[in-house]
Amino acid sequence: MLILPSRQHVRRLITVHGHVFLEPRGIMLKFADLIEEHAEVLAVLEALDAGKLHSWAKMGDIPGAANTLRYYAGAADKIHGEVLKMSRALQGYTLREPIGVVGHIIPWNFPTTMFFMKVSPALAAGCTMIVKPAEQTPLIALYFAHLAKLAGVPDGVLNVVPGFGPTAGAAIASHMDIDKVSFTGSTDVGRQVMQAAATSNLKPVSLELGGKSPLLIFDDVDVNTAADMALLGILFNKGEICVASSRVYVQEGIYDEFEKKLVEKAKAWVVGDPFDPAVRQGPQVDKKQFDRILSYIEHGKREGATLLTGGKPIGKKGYYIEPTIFTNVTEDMLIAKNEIFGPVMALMKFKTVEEAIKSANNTRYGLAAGIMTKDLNVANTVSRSIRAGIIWINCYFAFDSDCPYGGYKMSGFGRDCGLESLHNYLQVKSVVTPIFNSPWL
Ligand SMILES: NC(=O)C1=CN([C@@H]2O[C@H](COP(=O)(O)OP(=O)(O)OC[C@H]3O[C@@H](n4cnc5c(N)ncnc54)[C@H](OP(=O)(O)O)[C@@H]3O)[C@@H](O)[C@H]2O)C=CC1
Ligand SMILES: CCCCCC/C=C/C(=O)O
Repeated sequence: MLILPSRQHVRRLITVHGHVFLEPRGIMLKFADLIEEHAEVLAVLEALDAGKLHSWAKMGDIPGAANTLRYYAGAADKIHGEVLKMSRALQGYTLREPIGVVGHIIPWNFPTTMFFMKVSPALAAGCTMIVKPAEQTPLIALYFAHLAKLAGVPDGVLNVVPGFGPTAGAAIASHMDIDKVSFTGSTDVGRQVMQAAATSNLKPVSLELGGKSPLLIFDDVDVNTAADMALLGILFNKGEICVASSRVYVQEGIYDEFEKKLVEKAKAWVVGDPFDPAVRQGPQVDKKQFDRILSYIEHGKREGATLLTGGKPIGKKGYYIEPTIFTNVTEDMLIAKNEIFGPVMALMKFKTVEEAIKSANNTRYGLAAGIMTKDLNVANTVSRSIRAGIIWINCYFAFDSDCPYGGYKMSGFGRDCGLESLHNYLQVKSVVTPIFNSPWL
């Protein structure tokens, strides 16, 4: 049985239990400082649990978590409603209240980043919460629970409940006393979470699901830079990232040169021990994911795509896979349609801007897209024509705490990051009173 935290909210808990009088802001800032103090052990846990690069965890994920907490700490004491211009003799205003008890169900690919993308705005909003980490990566979430306690987060406010998806995760989604679920993971499980929410207490859900994001490279760009960007877009975090640029479309004028450079660079990409600073790609998270990626590679070969490089596991121990690039891919092939979540790129060619837009949108997903061009008109037209939650122009993975991201179409709905994400954890109450003899109406 899932034991729920009290329904009281952070601010109230602090007052009720007579803890040191701090608003969430102060606690969150302290939490951020503690994360930085514990950066080394956290980076080690991230690498051990998820196979992520230790260097990147220490440089990216861990300081990023502290930044996210600080960003939302800054918002925590600025949440307010509006005074309404009522049309009759009524005084009206809105309150933005915490939504209540939140269930965060998070995946294994960004155990730290995802934890704080969800927990920070919910804390700022004044919610209590349960976090269910993925079974592959529970360690760091437990360590964060420990740091939360040291930071002064009152007992019952931030609860980490490791467990399997079909039991612990499903219990959160269907629980009658959980007021909201925020989920990141596969589209299939997202659908189950939404169904469970609908058939229990109709709790609102936000879903950040899969992707098959296109990167469109126009022929006015520097080919070397474009090849670097395309490779990073698919190989960062071993391709285990929802916004990976897994479909790369290159304009015909530079296609041949681009392909040559891309393959050279992919062959030089260093795969191996995530604790070795020279390594750029560690092992896939587990055997299930490793097998799944290899089976997509076999599919690609059977479907008739041309394997330019990679395609095999590396070594006999661990779940390492070569950076893999397919060309002569057609849009009906599974490797062009399905999220592989691994270091496997589908490389395709296009002629015109219109064709590029059509191909980019030819997917059931809509999480992210990249555009590389020097032409402002092309950048503007294409960015407005693609149905995706975030568009990166001449950059990729340009995440920021202030920049909302999330899905169109089957990539889900609701936004993580930015002030936008606070709306996931707040609800609006209108308060109306009659007014008499007011000179102002
Ligand atoms: N958008 C993204 O960032 C992610 C996308 N994916 C995609 O999903 C594929 C499969 O990965 P997988 O790990 O199976 O992803 P899942 O969607 O199964 O897992 C994500 C989270 O949901 C939990 N979960 C699983 N089943 C249920 C359920 N019935 N009710 C509630 N929660 C549940 C998981 O718990 P548990 O760990 O116990 O299974 C985990 O915490 C990947 O290859 C990738 O394509 C995966 C992860 C992240
Ligand atoms: C470089 C920052 C990484 C942000 C990770 C966001 C990942 C989302 C996902 O895979 O769901």
